Amino acid sequence: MYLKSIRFLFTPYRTSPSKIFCRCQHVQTQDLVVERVYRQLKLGEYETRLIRNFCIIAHIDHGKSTLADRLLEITGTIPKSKENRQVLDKLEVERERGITVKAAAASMFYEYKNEKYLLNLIDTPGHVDFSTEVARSLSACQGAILLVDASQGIQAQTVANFLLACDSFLEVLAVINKIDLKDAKINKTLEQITKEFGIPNENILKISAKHGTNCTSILDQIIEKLPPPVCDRQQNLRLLVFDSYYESCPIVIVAVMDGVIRPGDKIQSKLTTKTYTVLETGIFAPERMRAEALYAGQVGYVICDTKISDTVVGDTWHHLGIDVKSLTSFKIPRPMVFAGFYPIDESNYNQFEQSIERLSLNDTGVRVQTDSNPAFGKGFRLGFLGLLHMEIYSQRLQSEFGQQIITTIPGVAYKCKIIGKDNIKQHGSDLLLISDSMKWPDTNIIQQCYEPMVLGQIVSPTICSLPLKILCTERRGVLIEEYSIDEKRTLFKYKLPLAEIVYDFFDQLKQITSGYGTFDYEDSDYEAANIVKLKILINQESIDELAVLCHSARAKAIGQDIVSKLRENIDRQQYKITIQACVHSHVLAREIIQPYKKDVGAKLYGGDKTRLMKLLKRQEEGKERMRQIANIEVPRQAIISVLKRNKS
Ligand SMILES: Nc1nc2c(ncn2[C@@H]2O[C@H](COP(=O)(O)OP(=O)(O)OP(=O)(O)O)[C@@H](O)[C@H]2O)c(=O)[nH]1
Repeated sequence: MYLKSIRFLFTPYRTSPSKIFCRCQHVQTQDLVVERVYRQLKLGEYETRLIRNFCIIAHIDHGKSTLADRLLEITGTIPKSKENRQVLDKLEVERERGITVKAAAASMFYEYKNEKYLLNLIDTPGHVDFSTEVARSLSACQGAILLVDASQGIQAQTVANFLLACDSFLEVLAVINKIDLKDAKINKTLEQITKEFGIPNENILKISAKHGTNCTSILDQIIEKLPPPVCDRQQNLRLLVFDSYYESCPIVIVAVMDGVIRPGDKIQSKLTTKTYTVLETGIFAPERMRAEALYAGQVGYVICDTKISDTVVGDTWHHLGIDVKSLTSFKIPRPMVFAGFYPIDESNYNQFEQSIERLSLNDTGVRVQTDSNPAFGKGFRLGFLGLLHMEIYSQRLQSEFGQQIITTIPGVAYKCKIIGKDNIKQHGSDLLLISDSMKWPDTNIIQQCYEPMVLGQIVSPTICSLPLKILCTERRGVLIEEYSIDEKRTLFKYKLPLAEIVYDFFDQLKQITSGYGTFDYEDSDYEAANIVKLKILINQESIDELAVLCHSARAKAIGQDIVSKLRENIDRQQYKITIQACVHSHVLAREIIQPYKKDVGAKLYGGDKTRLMKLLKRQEEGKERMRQIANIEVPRQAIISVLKRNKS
């Protein structure tokens, strides 16, 4: 045996070795034949009564990932070490920013009252922009641990996540975390949880995830208080596809609702009717670990001969030829914020497209549509759940896929009711959903426009109420409700136009409340609004890609911002340049660049012809990067300066 070349594919399994059998396989790797040892689990002996599927939910930074570390350590899934810091936050962007953006599953084995349990934990993100991750995770669980930071008490996302868990009929275990902090207000937090969620005091655990205090009792409570999955292994196979990612092939994360799935099985998608062969099944512990099968009630992964585009999150998979009823899927929220994404180097489009496809497999909250733009060429118009979501997506595209990208100003999708039989026929409907200004119809056929609204919930120190109300009024918000949570904090409910919060609303809120304010919002349908198309003209010719859709009240300020940016970025040329921002025929902002003829040969003496030719050639090359608008050369950089995300 080639002992030196044995490679362990997975992290060693730290519970009973009796559950492991090893299988050897020869694999050709470049010129080397190495022996791979697969550790393969047998999960069949974990009857459904011995399984608990639960997630940890909380407001941002209340300690979900830290608690997950402790639970993984106590169960021996990972070795105990001071180095264990949010081990389930595996993405580079999560490590860099210290926030969870992807739900991550991990299976643990835990002995309680002489029986071995299989606990499947899903760590979820806290930020509202990743609520799809939470909603999806809940669909695979029967219980949830609701974590509340003892120094901060209940926050906006605590309430939102509690309601989500209740809507999914999950049993909720309330836990107060960070009791070690000097400013921990344990009794007050207990009171809040009881008052807000109706959970009795004696049922609320008090822990320090950082130091491990009382964390073992959480595991006992999970077994005692959370229900096992209700499913049937004798029934026909039904799998809920609840996540996927790409790692040299698509890895599909599933919850087995009924039956058993094994490598070699032929399965079919209920949604696409496509069929596949199962190549591998397994669990995350927390790395991928093969299992000889996955049984009803268990959460794990499946590798099939699928293509990336085949996996639809929310789909039901079943054995080929054995039809079953679709599982109730979870609701994927509609995107709120849209932006154009283009490769900096247009010749890199194919690779860019592949990266978008792979990343979107792992981010079901994003909506993808191909797009093209006169300045940037081919690209995509992407829909996100919020600004942080968009920021994280573009960072992942750059760090995980090495893509150099240009993103445009984020905007929202407006609805537009149009008139005229022919127009309706041409557009295919009388109510258009438009996020791209280039697709905005002619004003004379628009009957009414509508803008997306949100119901915002702000928890703020009471002392900051006045500036907060001024901010919301400036953003066209309408106060719905206001009440004090305790003597120091007030909760405000505002109806706000989504377009008014996509730029910097949250930053302003943080500034006003010195970081103590929290904001959470939910979609609140559309309302009639005076939406206009703000056109940008250079010497009377419109630059289509710079047109902006906005509320008429904001058009002037946005117009002024854009024309002054263009003014800064366009050099003087042979002709006078007039830059205008207009709505219909009304000019709202104007800048003028006076003419100047650049003579590249001016500094040359005598007959240095070669040098002159070189300079002319360089100037010619420069022109290739220009965009010709009304005989004026507009550098690509000028257009990028406007299109790049900037506060207006
Ligand atoms: N003092 C103290 N700090 C804690 C405790 N639990 C977590 N923390 C700290 O709180 C911060 C946030 O912890 P995380 O585990 O990343 O919080 P999270 O809820 O997973 O964060 P998101 O997933 O981004 O919402 C980290 O700096 C932790 O070290 C605790 O019990 N005591």
